[in-house]
Amino acid sequence: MAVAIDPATKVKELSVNSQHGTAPAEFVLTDTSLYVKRPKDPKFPEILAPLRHVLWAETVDGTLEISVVVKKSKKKAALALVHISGKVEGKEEEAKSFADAVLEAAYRGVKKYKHILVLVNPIAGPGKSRQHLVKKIQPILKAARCTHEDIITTHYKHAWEIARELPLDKYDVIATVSGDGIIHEILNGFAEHTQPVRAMQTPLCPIPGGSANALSLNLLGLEEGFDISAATVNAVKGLPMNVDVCSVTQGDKRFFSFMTQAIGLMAELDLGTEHLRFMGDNRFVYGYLRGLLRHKACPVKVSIKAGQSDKQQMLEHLRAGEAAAAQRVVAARGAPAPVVVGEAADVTDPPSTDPGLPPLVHRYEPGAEGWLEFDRPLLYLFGGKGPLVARDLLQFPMSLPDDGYVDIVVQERLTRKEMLKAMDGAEVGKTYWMDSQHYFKAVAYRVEPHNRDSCLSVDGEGYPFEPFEVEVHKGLATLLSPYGVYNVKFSVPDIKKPK
Ligand SMILES: Nc1ncnc2c1ncn2[C@@H]1O[C@H](COP(=O)(O)OP(=O)(O)OP(=O)(O)O)[C@@H](O)[C@H]1O
Repeated sequence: MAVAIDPATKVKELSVNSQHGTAPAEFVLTDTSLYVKRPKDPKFPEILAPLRHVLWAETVDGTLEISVVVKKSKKKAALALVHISGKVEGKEEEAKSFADAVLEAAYRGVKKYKHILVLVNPIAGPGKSRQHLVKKIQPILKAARCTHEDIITTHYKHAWEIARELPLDKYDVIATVSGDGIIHEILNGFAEHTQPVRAMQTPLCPIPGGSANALSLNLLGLEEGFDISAATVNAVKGLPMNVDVCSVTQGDKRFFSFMTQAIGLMAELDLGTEHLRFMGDNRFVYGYLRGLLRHKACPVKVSIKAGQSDKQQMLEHLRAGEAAAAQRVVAARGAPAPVVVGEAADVTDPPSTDPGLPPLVHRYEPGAEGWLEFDRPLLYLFGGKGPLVARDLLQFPMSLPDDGYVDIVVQERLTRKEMLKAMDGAEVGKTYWMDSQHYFKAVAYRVEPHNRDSCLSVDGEGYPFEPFEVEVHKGLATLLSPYGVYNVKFSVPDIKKPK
């Protein structure tokens, strides 16, 4: 069925005669998309791409050339890179003006000619990162006229070492072809940088080469979160989005967490299945079922400095945050493109002074006011930023990127039957409404295990199972996002609170 374009949205049109031999080709630029009709093209006779999927447009020697990523088919969500070219004899001026308009619209609010550092973890997830680099990532960066340096990580914490020494004005983006562990390493490397706050502002963009790829899922959504091409396009076209980062302290050691802190079942199902990386994210389902059989409790004392704990109120907070983010994106996309390194002579360096890492201001004191306490065996405790922790688990549906809160789930013990039931609808956040699941938005919390029989996972990496404290730092790091907010919808009407 032919795509219908609303005439009111048309910005510019072009029709040329000599594309694919003698067949005509039609191009329409609208407020939000690029439409291309090439009836003789065997694979993509008709394309309607949102402007964020348009990578380049120009005329060269009488040829109009457009690069765009397009959904491979109606059934498959994955994006494919498509180069469209057509001779524009007799219409050179018109075609140039059309290409200029497309390029301007496609990069509104976004820098062109980015210089990107690509860190590739060859052992992440199913081990295909190198192939992704060559087959999908490099062609998209080339099409978008980005330059890049690629580093294959050679050992554990290699990304940490790179981030610690990173020259801050050199790269526009660090893209990581790996899972969430590499982002954890980079942020902790930044924390050890001579200018840690400036380093943390370097935009990061995950490209999903790992197992869970939770950050990529949160940024791009369930449909595109595992799509290497969609994530690469985000590295090119995404808008900087501030995100909160948590300090995690154990004694006098301090490290940083951008995503999750887990103890009990949720830590064990992650750290206890690392040898099963080849299974991709199925290893987490296996880990959950194994935990169900073991049916272990995790006795801990939890102290929480909560900002919100009413589930309805948190939902309103979420909707207000989403609406504010949507407005910010409209404003950013409406702005002219920022000054570009490759295009402009006058690029001013940001100030070299750095305020240093934020101090810890919410340390726990026994008996201090404003802290809630739990002291009982739990199934798990999970703190985190970002709604999805895996494709099948929308654990923090109320999470907003920079609201200054870490979301905390304290899950009471469940029977095996209840544990099985909790799997149903977990991918859409149904567990949020369970009475046994306590949900908080907190500025800080502390966990004291009563035994050593579990593990602590921070952003999916193993840490000593000892008392730890977590404190949030608002908007400390920067990620790239097409939407300015997590692209995960918590659908309330479908998932009503059980009466
Ligand atoms: N060449 C290498 N050899 C061994 N380990 C490496 C190498 N490069 C990186 N690493 C380590 O690989 C670990 C796993 O990385 P990462 O978490 O990104 O992938 P994953 O665990 O497969 O995915 P996810 O976090 O999405 O589940 C990190 O701890 C990192 O330090």
